[in-house]
Amino acid sequence: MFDKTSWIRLPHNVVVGHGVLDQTVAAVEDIHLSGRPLIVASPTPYSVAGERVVAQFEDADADPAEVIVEEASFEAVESVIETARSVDAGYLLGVGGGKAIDIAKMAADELNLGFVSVPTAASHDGIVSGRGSVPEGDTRHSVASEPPLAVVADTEILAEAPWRLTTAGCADIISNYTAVRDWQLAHRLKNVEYSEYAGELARMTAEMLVENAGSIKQGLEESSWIVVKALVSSGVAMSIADSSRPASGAEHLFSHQLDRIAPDAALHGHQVGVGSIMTEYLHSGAKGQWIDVRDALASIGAPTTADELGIDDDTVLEALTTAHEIRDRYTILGDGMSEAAAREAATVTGVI
Ligand SMILES: NC(=O)C1=CN([C@@H]2O[C@H](COP(=O)(O)OP(=O)(O)OC[C@H]3O[C@@H](n4cnc5c(N)ncnc54)[C@H](O)[C@@H]3O)[C@@H](O)[C@H]2O)C=CC1
Ligand SMILES: O=C(CO)COP(=O)(O)O
Ligand SMILES: [Zn+2]
Repeated sequence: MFDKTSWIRLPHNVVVGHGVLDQTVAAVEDIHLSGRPLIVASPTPYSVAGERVVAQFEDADADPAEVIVEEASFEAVESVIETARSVDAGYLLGVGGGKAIDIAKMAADELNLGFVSVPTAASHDGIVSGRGSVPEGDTRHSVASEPPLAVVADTEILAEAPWRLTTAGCADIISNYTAVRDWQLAHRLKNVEYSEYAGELARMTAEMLVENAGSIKQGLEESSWIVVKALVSSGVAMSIADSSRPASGAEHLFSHQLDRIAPDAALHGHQVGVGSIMTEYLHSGAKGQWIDVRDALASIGAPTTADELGIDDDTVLEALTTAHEIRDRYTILGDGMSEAAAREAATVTGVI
């Protein structure tokens, strides 16, 4: 008997373009969100966009409340939940990079309230996804969360953000190549459920970004447009899969482990990009496509070496050899790499 079921939860409104921040209230009214909005932002994004969002809701007599968050942690999610309860929030808006958006998303899920995503950087593909990702102790939790009901991505703001944030977003997309390979491997070896649609969408998104790499240039607002569209597409792939599998494989395990060993050394996207070079080597060998991954990253100006990430060789080796421990997700790392094999992979690919 056929007994499969699936829920694909996607945003109603994805508003992207020049100056669309000023349409935040309209995007919210269009989907009939009601009650008091709570704006959740980290400090810089608050001054870059949050203040304007608050002013817009004030002009609309919506009585907005606000809370500033610093780090992606369960404590931060808890404090947003408390604030939301104390101000009797009707829905939450996450304004910022991946961390502020994840915190607001997870708090909204816990509160059973609507969530709106207002990215100020094209730095990660959690903008649209129904996943929240925060570290806890020695592990990383990627939890099913309330996906955004609306997304407001103003390319003027994204283009004015530091360029490295945009190259990090590109690298997070390029890492889909290895993430999908890991997912397929887990399907073949461990019978993990695989979605052709989600896998193909994630892979095709990476391919289109690489094909457009020549148009992704600092100072061009069109670059932010290209990158944010790819980030949306990758987030949709995660929603279709109801898992971060289409966009997160061993390269993400490596990055999550770096976050523990060398906190704040580099951006998420940059770490997964370098991880991808090495895990592609593990998938396809010395003459394999790791060279294409490295060249794609280099062409948009994303880091390709440990030096460029600002970490030392031993940190790379420690992260590679322990990455498999961070969560129960089967990848090309299997049950762990030996130090000699990790050194070989990192050296052949020029990462160390
Ligand atoms: N939930 C999901 O599906 C996904 C979650 N993530 C998570 O997202 C996080 C990474 O996101 P990032 O954005 O790289 O880190 P982040 O949120 O820490 O932002 C990086 C820095 O950029 C600053 N920033 C943001 N917009 C700015 C602007 N317009 N001008 C100046 N500075 C600005 C922030 O204040 C912060 O200091 C990680 O925790 C990662 O696990 C990443 C991908 C997918
Ligand atoms: O970063 C992500 C996808 O790009 C989310 O994946 P995780 O589930 O590994 O946090
Ligand atoms: Zn990522």
